[in-house]
Amino acid sequence: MKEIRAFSAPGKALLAGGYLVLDPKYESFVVALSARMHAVVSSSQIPTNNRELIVQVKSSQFNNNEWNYSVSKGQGFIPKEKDGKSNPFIEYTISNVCSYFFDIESFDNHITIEIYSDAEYHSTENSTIMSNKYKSFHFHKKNIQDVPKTGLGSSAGLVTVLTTALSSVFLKNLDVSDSKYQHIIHSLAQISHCQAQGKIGSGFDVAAATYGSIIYRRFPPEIISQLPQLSVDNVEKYHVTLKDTVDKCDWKMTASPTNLPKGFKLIMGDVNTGSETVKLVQKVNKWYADNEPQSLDIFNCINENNMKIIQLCQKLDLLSKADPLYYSHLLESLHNGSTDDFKELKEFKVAFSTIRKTFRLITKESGADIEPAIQTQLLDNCMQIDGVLTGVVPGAGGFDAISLIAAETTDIESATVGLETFANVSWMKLKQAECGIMEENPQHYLDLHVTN
Ligand SMILES: Nc1ncnc2c1ncn2[C@@H]1O[C@H](COP(=O)(O)OP(=O)(O)OP(=O)(O)O)[C@@H](O)[C@H]1O
Ligand SMILES: C[C@@](O)(CCOP(=O)(O)O)CC(=O)O
Repeated sequence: MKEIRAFSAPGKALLAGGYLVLDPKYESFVVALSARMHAVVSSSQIPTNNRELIVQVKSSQFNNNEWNYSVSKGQGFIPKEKDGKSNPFIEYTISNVCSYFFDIESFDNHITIEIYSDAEYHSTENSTIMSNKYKSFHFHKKNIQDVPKTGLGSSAGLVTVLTTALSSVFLKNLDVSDSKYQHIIHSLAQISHCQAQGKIGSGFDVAAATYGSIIYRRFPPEIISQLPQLSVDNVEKYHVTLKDTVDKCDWKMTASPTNLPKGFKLIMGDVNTGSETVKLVQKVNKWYADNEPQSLDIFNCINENNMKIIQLCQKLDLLSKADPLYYSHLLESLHNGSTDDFKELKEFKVAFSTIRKTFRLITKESGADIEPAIQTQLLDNCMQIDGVLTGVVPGAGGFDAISLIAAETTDIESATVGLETFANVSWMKLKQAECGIMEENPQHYLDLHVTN
């Protein structure tokens, strides 16, 4: 009998903690976003002579892209694509999930996974909308690698949701709301994502895809770098080390659930030019090494303000419950220009403006365009908009995007329509996600039809 299940995982914005999050000594503030990556998985058992798996991954939104893999222990769990096509994010995910679960006695060996990604992950130019009563997706004429990204972490979402979908074939009772399974999904997804990227980043994107909005402290990179290379000759060794890494190892990380305070929302503006994170990180690392110990003082100053933001979010949320009247005045102040009358809001703004000032200093000294002049101007203009409290360049910064924190009642579209100053920004239809990885109803992906 054919089993069908569906899952989805959110995108991310790193609001506080860019660069510092690469070091396990600092914590960061990651907001999970309502743009989600989805996987619908169906599986069945077909008769074979060996324990070979057939895994078909379809991403029909992108020029009907699909990858058809055969995977077996004999091939070292290295997937072989029928036509030699490659997608490292899919391949490393298949390898790790299969290697982790391969001692399970019986499992479905014919697996089909359909991937869907919400509109905000990619430029929607020249796309066709296909929808049903429940979902709506953009379909492109180009292959996945040729459609411009917006930087919401499509590969992290893909790897996390694919890890979950594949794991559900081996673990029929997989429950994504259970922390035991979340840990397995998170660990396998972090490992696969790092291997596919060819580097060990901080992993905040995979953590948000799994756990939702979080205060995040990264795992030590050695947890992943100590894994042997997966090859035909060391299948057993890889399996044992992988099992130990996922099941026994202390990842020494933090992913505590958090939220923007009640009555506030995150606004994301896509600036449509793009930056290269790897180059920015290299420049910042060089600047840091060349300027010690002052660079440490600068990072510590950013960190103090990051922590302040995390604490203020918690404080404001408590205040909304403890003193609703004061809190409603505080929210109103965002619309009547009196935010400085509320010390929590004043401190919030000061923390962000100090971080921005410090990022501008690093920009000047390192040559890494974290907050380039054009973004400074844009953010300063945004802060004049009715309802907007503050703003920042998220993640690595650069020319990609801006994030604003504003009253829930802010109508950014109307406030900026037709204004030359905001001509280069497209406001993304996004809000904070309600949760990390979640189970979806597979019926909700059926009968998608053209609607534009
Ligand atoms: N819907 C999808 N279907 C298949 N593969 C996908 C899909 N979305 C992303 N990918 C894979 O992820 C790759 C993009 O990953 P990359 O890490 O470069 O971008 P990103 O995660 O969106 O960016 P950022 O980390 O800056 O937010 C694509 O080239 C493709 O291999
Ligand atoms: C610079 C860095 O700290 C953040 C990159 O964030 P983003 O990809 O720009 O959202 C790198 C990382 O954390 O892996």
